Amino acid sequence: MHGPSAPIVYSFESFDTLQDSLSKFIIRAQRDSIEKKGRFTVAISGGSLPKQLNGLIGRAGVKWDKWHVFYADERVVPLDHEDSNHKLCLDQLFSKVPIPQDQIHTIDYSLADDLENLADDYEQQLIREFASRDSARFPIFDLILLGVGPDGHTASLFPGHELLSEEDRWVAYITDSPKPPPKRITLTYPVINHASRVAFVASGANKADVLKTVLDEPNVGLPASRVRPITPGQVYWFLDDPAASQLQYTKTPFHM
Ligand SMILES: O=C1O[C@H](COP(=O)(O)O)[C@@H](O)[C@H](O)[C@H]1O
Repeated sequence: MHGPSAPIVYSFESFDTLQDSLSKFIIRAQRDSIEKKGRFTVAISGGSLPKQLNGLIGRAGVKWDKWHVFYADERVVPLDHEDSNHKLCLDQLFSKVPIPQDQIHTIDYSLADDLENLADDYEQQLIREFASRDSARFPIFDLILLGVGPDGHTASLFPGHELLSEEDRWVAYITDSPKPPPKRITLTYPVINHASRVAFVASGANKADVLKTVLDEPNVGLPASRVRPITPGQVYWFLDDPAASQLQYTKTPFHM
């Protein structure tokens, strides 16, 4: 048995080159997945990430009708609320591309009074998508796109939180997020770490310090450092130069 592969880190000189390279990477992942399985399963984060994805709009080779989209985490607010990760993705991308609506999996906000039920419902949506196709204990996403907060959180997995040791559930909820809003659901580590590919995206000098800790000092154990997909899964980092400016970690030239 091999341990997880080391993260592959790319750094780009501008937002535009980062966005262009990320688009090529996603299209390659999509093509490979469709060739193998006829579909592309992807989990997307909120925050600054959706804006990076609008580089995909109008690109040749994107088969939007094959995309099956889940959220890596979601805030428990109405789907049209400014804090909703779904609304962010809808505004930045989904309202501009032809992904069939029933292939974009949102939380059922009508269950918001009972977060356990709401998280279960989201887990059931995943089970319907994956369980009959992959016999594995956990779903195998083709791609999970993550961000990282200044405290090292990723998805809604926050430093020191008990959810960091969740080993069973696919989707869990929290009511005490240190970053508002407090009520959220999130994919758990077992799901994230079973993905074929996980790509983090981070830009701007305000991410430089946390990236240094996450990548150069993984033993500190920040939530983003704990994303280490099991072989043959691989984790990639798409950074811009200001975000990567403090890193000792070896960067890999991007070719695609
Ligand atoms: O609260 C959240 O924050 C993280 C990081 O956001 P960013 O704006 O610093 O990129 C995000 O990935 C997550 O989806 C979101 O719910």
